[in-house]
Amino acid sequence: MRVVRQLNSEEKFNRPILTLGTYDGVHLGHQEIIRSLVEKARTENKESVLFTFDPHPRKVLYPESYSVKLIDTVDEKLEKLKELGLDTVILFPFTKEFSRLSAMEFVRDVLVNQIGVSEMHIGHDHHFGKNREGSFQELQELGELYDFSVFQLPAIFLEETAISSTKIRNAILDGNVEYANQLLGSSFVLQGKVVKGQQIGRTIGFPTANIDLDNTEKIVPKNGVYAAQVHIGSKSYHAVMNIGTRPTIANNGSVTIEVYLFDFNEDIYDQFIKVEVKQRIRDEQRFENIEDLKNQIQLDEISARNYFSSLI
Ligand SMILES: Cc1cc2nc3c(=O)[nH]c(=O)nc-3n(C[C@H](O)[C@H](O)[C@H](O)COP(=O)(O)O)c2cc1C
Ligand SMILES: Nc1ncnc2c1ncn2[C@@H]1O[C@H](COP(=O)(O)OP(=O)(O)O)[C@@H](O)[C@H]1O
Repeated sequence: MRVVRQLNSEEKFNRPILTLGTYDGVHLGHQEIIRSLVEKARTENKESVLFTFDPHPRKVLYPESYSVKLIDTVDEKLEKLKELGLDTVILFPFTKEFSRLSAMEFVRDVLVNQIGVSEMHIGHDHHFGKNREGSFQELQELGELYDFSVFQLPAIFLEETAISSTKIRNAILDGNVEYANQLLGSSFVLQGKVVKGQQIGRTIGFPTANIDLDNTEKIVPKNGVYAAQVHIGSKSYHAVMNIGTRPTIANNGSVTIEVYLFDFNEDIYDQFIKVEVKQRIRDEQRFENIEDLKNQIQLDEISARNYFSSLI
């Protein structure tokens, strides 16, 4: 898969069939749209292209008031898109200046003149260009003018629910990761480097790998305890994760993300780990003493082990 970060005369496109959007999470609905686009492009010997922005438009337009929290980092998104067989992803550098282009100017200057779009597939509720003024009708008129066709795609449902990135983000913030994972069609992931904590974990029999998220835009599930699957290099472990302020032992209010891996005893400081968040177990609590905390973590381990054995 080709990743284009800057459009210039070196980057050539073969009659691209293009879709446009943030595609946060690359959920089941997104996957269906992309699969059909890829298939059509293959049949017609054209190039399948996904056009997205980096950084996220809201981050550029409202840097103070809006902290964008997304399901996937750009790298995570690219990995999922590659799996779906897209030929090309354009990560267009979004700027304030760019945001002032009208829908018409964007289509003409970028999609037609720089990319040579032959067909566009857009979501049922997609709007684009300055103030999100560009509608499907306008795009169709521009298509007639500049000779490309436009298809609007219906919303995709799982049971009764129209799948959307917003719904998934809300489920994650509510701790409902099982539902989020169902709509995503894969597990929500947190990844980063293992950093040193206060070194208390090992003294209570539960050493925990504290993760430093490498990305501040990543959405973090609601504080609490979760069953998790941890990947370190090519190895994978069942684990239990705590997200929160650790009120029993700390009072600085900062949130940590830490995992206790089952049947594991290695030094993994500075290693990069990937955590698939599977199921919420309970809220984080303040215990009277470390002994009570320890007893509860033992129960959490049992809950997480039960979750994993129920999958077999
Ligand atoms: C499964 C699990 C559940 C936890 N639950 C709580 C909790 O409910 N309340 C709390 O204050 N800390 C909780 N913790 C955090 C512990 O306080 C923390 O792991 C321990 O103090 C070690 O800290 P350290 O990594 O800085 O050494 C939990 C940790 C794990 C692994
Ligand atoms: N089963 C395990 N799960 C997580 N980390 C482990 C495990 N066994 C050993 N470790 C190592 O121990 C470290 C955590 O020990 P801990 O006393 O909790 O210190 P810290 O406060 O620095 O996290 C981890 O970062 C890792 O290198």
